[in-house]
Amino acid sequence: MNKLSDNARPHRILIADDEPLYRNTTAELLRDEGFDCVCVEDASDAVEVLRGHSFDLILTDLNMPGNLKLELLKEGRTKYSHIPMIVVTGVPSIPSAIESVRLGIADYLLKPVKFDELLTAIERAIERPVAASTEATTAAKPSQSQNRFPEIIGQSDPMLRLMDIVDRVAASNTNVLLTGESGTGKEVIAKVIHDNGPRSNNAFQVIDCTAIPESLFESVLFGHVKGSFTGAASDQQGLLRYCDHGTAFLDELGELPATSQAKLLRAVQEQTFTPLGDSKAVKVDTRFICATNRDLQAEVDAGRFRQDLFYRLAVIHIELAPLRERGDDVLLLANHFLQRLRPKDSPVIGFSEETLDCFRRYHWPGNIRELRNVIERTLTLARGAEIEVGDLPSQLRNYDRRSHAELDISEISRDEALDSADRTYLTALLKKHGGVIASAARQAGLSRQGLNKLLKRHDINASDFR
Ligand SMILES: Nc1ncnc2c1ncn2[C@@H]1O[C@H](COP(=O)(O)OP(=O)(O)OP(=O)(O)O)[C@@H](O)[C@H]1O
Repeated sequence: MNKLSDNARPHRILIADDEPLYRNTTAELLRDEGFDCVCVEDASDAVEVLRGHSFDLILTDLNMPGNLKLELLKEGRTKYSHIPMIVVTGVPSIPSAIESVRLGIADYLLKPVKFDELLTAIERAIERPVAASTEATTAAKPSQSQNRFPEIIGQSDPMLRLMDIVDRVAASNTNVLLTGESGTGKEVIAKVIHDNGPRSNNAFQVIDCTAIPESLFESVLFGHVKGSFTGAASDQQGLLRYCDHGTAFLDELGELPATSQAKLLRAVQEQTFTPLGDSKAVKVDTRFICATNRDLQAEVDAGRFRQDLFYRLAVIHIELAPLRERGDDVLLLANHFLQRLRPKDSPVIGFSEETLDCFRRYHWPGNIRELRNVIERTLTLARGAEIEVGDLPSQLRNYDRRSHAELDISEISRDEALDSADRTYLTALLKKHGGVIASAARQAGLSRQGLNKLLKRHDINASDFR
């Protein structure tokens, strides 16, 4: 794992938990992994510490003393929206799970959490870029005059075709399935469809299927009535109620376990659901837009995804092209991110021709998210007015198209051939595991440290695949 934050200090984690044993053990284990940890025992201390220090992640229980409970979550999300937050709780409470998902927490884990799983969640949350809240707007934006949707940067053929479809689909109420590699903009497109349709005045609710534990899926989505199970102290509305007359965006749909797929089917098919413990069904009017980077048809063929649910959700199926197939859009996007992310006092105003060529040639396995990361990182290092090839991360500098196409093995040394094979393998591995080191290392039969070392040697960034 890359344990260094952007300004080259160890990633700092705030652990807020009232159980001393859990708090201290977790901190100790995370310190062994190279993290810097600060521990507090209640929510008010957490809020206090947050005011005075910068953190890369908040790891919190929600059942702590201090009467704040969800306040930490709320204040954390509003004032410190750039810090990802993971909720780890020993008492799975449906209201807090619902509120957590609504407020966009990175993960919701139930104690006891296996340390490996916790590390995976931390890795995913820390490395996933959070939208910068204060973005420089000094320089002019690229021209988007022909663009009907200013949020979507792109003028390549695939993007013009996509905008045509979005235009038509937005006006309808049809369910939509968005597929495409990670980082191709599925969430961006889902939001544009919602914002440009008849439901735009109502909620667009992101529901990350990987953030809801399987055992809580029904309660989180459909709600429950008082007394329906131990701990259900009052009636609680589920997430689907929040998107009545609006849009439910089910992200990472391909990860939904079979039991949850069955429960979702009725809600999608009949637009009704029954809260846990209730006898009356609730009628809703919800549009479903779903996204996955899996090949969902292949998942159906393999019996891992329900065919009936697939047909209900994929009424319109939109496949997003990877960035490498969008021609010069990569240059428009690079310029867009440069303008948005450059600090006011940065000397950088553009890119050299060689850099633009390099952007055109590179295969961008992490797509637009990777491009954004590259620009963000490069901006902090570049010293001249133009970003030069030498300022770029080495995976771009050294990228050779041939190594991904028709590499002529006989022309290179054995070491170079092995190196190239290693790089191809690591890229494919990270792509498959969405950049999560722990699971990638498991598949490769390597320790996390071993995999990290290899990635470092090849200058490959796991975060570009998340
Ligand atoms: N066409 C676009 N124009 C401008 N920015 C874009 C575009 N597409 C994507 N982005 C930006 O790229 C990043 C990744 O986009 P997004 O999260 O929508 O991808 P995704 O396909 O949903 O990824 P994942 O599958 O990993 O969830 C975001 O910062 C988003 O704002």
